[in-house]
Amino acid sequence: MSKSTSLLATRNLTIGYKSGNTTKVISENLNLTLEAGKMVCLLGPNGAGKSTLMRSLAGLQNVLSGDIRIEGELLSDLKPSDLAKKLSLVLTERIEAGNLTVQEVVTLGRTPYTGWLGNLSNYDRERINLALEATGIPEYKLRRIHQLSDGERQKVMLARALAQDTNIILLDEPTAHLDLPSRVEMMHLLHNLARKSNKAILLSTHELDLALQTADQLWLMKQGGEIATGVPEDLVLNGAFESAFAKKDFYFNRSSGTFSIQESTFPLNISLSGNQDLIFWTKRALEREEIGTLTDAVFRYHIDITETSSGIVWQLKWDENISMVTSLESLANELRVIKNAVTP
Ligand SMILES: Nc1ncnc2c1ncn2[C@@H]1O[C@H](COP(=O)(O)OP(=O)(O)OP(=O)(O)O)[C@@H](O)[C@H]1O
Repeated sequence: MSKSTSLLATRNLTIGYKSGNTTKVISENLNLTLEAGKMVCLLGPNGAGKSTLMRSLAGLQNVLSGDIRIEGELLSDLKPSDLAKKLSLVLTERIEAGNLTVQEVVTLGRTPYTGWLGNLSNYDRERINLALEATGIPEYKLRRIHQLSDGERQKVMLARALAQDTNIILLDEPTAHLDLPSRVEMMHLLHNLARKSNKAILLSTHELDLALQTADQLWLMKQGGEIATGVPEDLVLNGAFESAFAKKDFYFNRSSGTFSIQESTFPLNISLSGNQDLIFWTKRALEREEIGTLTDAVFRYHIDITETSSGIVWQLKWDENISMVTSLESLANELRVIKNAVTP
């Protein structure tokens, strides 16, 4: 078995803000490691301290105590020019790149090696082309940054970080402005990059479901700064995932991997049978109507869902009654009437 290589490690790290005599601790006593070849997602509710941690790890913000080691060296001992060869940071803020072309922005990633006025070597050009290819944007090379969509610009910033050729890449909410297919694409791209180039990638995100699917490890930051780490599935099964996002009347559904409104608060509960896809979407539609659903019981109100050659049929049975509908819209309309009748 190959031994994991730790590229970034914190020891008894406390992060936060100091202003005059007041100190605001965001998170304390952190012992975290980022390993080569792994993509780690940093998740947590708003205000938990994800950006503070990212900025601290990237050396943009002083830590309150403890230390951060980058490839074995203390971050505080590294000169900015040396750090830039080891760690790159991609921020979400809109990039003010003026009238620069994609190629020019990606070329800036080589600055730690060439200096501001440095000439590009063949090796530099090779790294720039590889970065453009890895992010799927070589055809945008000559386009100006302001002519790109937010998603395309996000890829350019990732390409610039790749051109910087560091073993560690930190990204603050890299999927923030992207549509769903681009979010999925970005997460898979980052995961593949970590695997293929043996880089350590840490990204903060609010994409819980995508992080659960693609991250090798999660860092779950609770309100108050405590961090639970581990493989996503372990954190789901041991309850850490749910407790990091604990909110009144919300619960985490372990079978679908999604958060829902607490079933016990629903005025009407219905049992469902049918295949899993049909149940999944029916559940979603009914929960929006505040109708709870269960699949491992038969309630007074029961829906059997079947897919026939002419479409999907929802058969609703209660007492001696049977009703059949062919869309979730019609089902919701029927159930709304029943719900109003049973709600005191
Ligand atoms: N410069 C600052 N001085 C003092 N407190 C700050 C400063 N910047 C942020 N904070 C506070 O630190 C806490 C953590 O903020 P941070 O931006 O790190 O959270 P986050 O998890 O990234 O949030 P979000 O998901 O909303 O982006 C918040 O309470 C915030 O108000």
